[in-house]
Amino acid sequence: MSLHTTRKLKIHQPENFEFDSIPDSHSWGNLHDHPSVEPIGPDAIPVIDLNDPKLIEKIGKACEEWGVFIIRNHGIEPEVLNRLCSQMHRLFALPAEVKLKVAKAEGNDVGYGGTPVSHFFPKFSWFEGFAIVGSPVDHAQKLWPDDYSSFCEVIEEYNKAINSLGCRLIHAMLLSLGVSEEALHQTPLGDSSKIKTAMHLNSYPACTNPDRVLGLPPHTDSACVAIVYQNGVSGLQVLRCKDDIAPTRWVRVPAVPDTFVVNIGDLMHVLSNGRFHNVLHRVTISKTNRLSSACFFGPQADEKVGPHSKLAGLEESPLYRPVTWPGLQKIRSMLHDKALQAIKIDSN
Ligand SMILES: C=C1C[C@]23C[C@H]1CC[C@H]2[C@@]12CCC[C@@](C)(C(=O)O1)[C@H]2[C@@H]3C(=O)O
Ligand SMILES: O=C(O)CCC(=O)C(=O)O
Ligand SMILES: [Fe+2]
Repeated sequence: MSLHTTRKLKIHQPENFEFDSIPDSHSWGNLHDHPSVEPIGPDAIPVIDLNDPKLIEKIGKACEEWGVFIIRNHGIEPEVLNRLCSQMHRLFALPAEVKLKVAKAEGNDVGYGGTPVSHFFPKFSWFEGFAIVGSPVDHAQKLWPDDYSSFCEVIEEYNKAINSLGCRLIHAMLLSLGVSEEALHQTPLGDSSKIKTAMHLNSYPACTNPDRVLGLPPHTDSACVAIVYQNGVSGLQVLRCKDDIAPTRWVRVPAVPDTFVVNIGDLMHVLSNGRFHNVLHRVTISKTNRLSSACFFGPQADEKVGPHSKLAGLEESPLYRPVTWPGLQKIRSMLHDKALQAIKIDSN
């Protein structure tokens, strides 16, 4: 594979260099801008049991104070996740030239490659990804001409399960904001058929010198909500801003068996009129290979999301102008982390 291709995709390709030596292109100099801390004491990331009688209240608090939380008792069978993991292994173990048959085309978000956010950073990510929206059948046929159906079946099974979980979480968040059950069904996120899902399968190869490389650079997700499954190996860190307890720090998100991590994205911050925290996060690398999946949930492409009228009414004025999900992604592709400022009402 040409270096040009990997450079364009901005992904890690181990066969391009010796595993032990980190090329300058992948060596980050500023990874310790803030200290990395363990999730203990006041930095313990909230863990929420979805069967908790106080679920709505707890979710609202976690979204406001953290923008990230861990969920247990989510109802997705471990076998579904095991099947997903074996297909992820199978996918990333393919030779680079096979994976490149389904490389993301310019301006297209599906297929194999890097992430849009990496283009704002001078260094490469220690990462390769595969993005799925809708059915992956066309890509799977190119990857495994003789046996593509098992991949598609597993993805479909996971998609169904994660979709209803995403829908449940979004509902709980809206209820916690004071939106009534009735009003909820009129929002662009009201039922699972209205919610759009994008699935990202991520692979972070092991590295003998993990302190100098980065899996994914710091970013917020543009979606309303992201549900991340980390397969037993941690790596995800969330930024906790300076408070009474400590200066700004990166808090490790533990990989607790049988749980998912839920992140609040930009659109939920907008919808909640700034109440919910769109958490900045990044992925670090370790000496162990790591696989994760991130599912992003948002409205259909033509639906605008603005501060909910329940929140931005007579007493509180709306902080943001409504945007569609693709509209926000476009602004982010130009303005990176200044995108929300650009749709802020008082700044214009
Ligand atoms: C549906 C999505 C969500 C995307 C864009 C598109 C496909 C790729 C997703 C991610 C995944 C990695 C972080 C992020 C910030 C990135 O660069 O690519 C995400 C981005 C977003 O949250 O906007
Ligand atoms: O791999 C992870 O834990 C998180 C991935 C992530 O943040 C993303 O795909 O947006
Ligand atoms: Fe993310």
